[in-house]
Amino acid sequence: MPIRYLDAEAVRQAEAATGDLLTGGTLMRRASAGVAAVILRELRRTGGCYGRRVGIVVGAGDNGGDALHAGAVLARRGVACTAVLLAPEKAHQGGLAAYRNAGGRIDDALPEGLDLVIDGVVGIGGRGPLRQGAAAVFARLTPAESGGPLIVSVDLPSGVDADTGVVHDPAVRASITVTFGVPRNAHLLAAPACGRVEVVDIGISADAVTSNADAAPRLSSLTDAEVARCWPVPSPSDDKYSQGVVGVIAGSARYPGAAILATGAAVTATSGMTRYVGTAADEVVSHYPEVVAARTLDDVGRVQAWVVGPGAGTDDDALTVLRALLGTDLPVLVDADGLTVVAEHPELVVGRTAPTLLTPHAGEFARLAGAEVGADRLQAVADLATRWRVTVLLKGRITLVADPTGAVLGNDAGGSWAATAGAGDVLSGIAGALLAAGLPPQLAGAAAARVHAHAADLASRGAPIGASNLLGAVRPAIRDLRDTLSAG
Ligand SMILES: NC(=O)C1=CN([C@@H]2O[C@H](COP(=O)(O)OP(=O)(O)OC[C@H]3O[C@@H](n4cnc5c(N)ncnc54)[C@H](O)[C@@H]3O)[C@@H](O)[C@H]2O)[C@@H](O)CC1
Ligand SMILES: [K+]
Repeated sequence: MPIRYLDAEAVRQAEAATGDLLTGGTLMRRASAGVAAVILRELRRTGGCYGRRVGIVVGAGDNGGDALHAGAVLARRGVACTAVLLAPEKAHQGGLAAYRNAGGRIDDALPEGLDLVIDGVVGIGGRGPLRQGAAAVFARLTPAESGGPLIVSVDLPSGVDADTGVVHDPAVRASITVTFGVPRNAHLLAAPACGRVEVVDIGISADAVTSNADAAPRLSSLTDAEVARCWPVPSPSDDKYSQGVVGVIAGSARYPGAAILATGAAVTATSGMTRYVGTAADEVVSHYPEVVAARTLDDVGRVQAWVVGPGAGTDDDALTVLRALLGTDLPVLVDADGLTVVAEHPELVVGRTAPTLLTPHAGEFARLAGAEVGADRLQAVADLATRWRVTVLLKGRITLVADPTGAVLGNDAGGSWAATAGAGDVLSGIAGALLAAGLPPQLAGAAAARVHAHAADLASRGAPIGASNLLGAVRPAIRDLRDTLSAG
């Protein structure tokens, strides 16, 4: 099953479905015990618990209650805890009593020399940026990467919106985020602000959330094993045609780069056959002799899916080609220049019944949608996909792939080395090869994004890369993912 993420409203539904567990305080006890367990493990890993120094920043709601209860557990284990209450009169009463009983200190400011700070300012009830008091406390801390305390956020880094993942300014930047039962949208959408996310089981389930067709977009992500399992593997009876032939229309004699990268990626991603159509045919074949190339659509053999657009121009000829391809009932991936043409002629794709995958970056998305992506990327991509009834892959550090029902698969690249010229052409080639192999467009896009991100990571290892390096690492990336199946 893909990993499901919930918005704040859905989290509250899932909590409410536990009845007595919520009202009797059991959920909070479990949640705070989970926070304490993660922190104790971290302290033990870095030298032990006794005498270690932990600060706790406590807001006005239950998030602060979690932090105080966790502080009580830590204090009993000999950890020297100091809490700052941002709104003393509203601090969670039960949590405060437990914390005081365990010997926890309360002060107006955090002391120097802390090992770790618990961010219990706000969780799913938070709105907007950190308010002044909390902002001042966190501003005084030395960042963890410069030797300052580790920051552990309870549920969410405060100042990060649970539903949209918008990282307000200021917001907490966590080393670790401990959440409860089911991850929230922000744990994927704002992954860089969350650090490592630990999901503690408190006995709630996403299954308890009532689905509502008009509700907010549903966000999930694939596990590595799911990506590996969907990757096409030739069976004993397969031949070069039966695994899916992908046709690539990209680049030109003058600008062959996009043609080479997109076609090379298609060659590398699956063992099906790759055709190329365009004026860069000679350059493509000189790089990849296995590609069957033609100069025009009239000369090309059959394919099971098309990739069209990268570096393919935006003139009348490009429009004619797009009209021809999108008029078939084959799966088509449209990228780059192709998207510029589609933005002018949405009728080419809107409501198309054959699988259609559009792969814009933010600028191309704005041209397609007629408005900037804005802060709420999840809603924006789901809106365009449902409005046009196509699958839309919005590129970025967090890639979002929305299907025509508004369900979204997200992928955190885990780094941004893939933000380099030509990397998008590689993504198109990978996703197009998966379409040709018969994967539905959302799965093709999300699986391609995962392999692309892993390839960037493998190629980079902390140093800048070009798209050719990324392409060269696609095969090891697929191998790594497939290895997770035998490892599991
Ligand atoms: N309901 C439950 O049984 C459970 C709740 N849990 C915790 O409870 C949290 C939700 O608690 P609440 O609904 O009380 O909400 P929060 O504690 O997330 O925040 C609400 C409070 O913060 C204030 N606030 C909002 N935005 C702010 C900002 N930008 N700066 C400063 N203050 C701000 C609000 O005025 C309100 O007083 C979860 O995130 C989780 O940590 C967990 O203990 C699991 C069980
Ligand atoms: K928090």
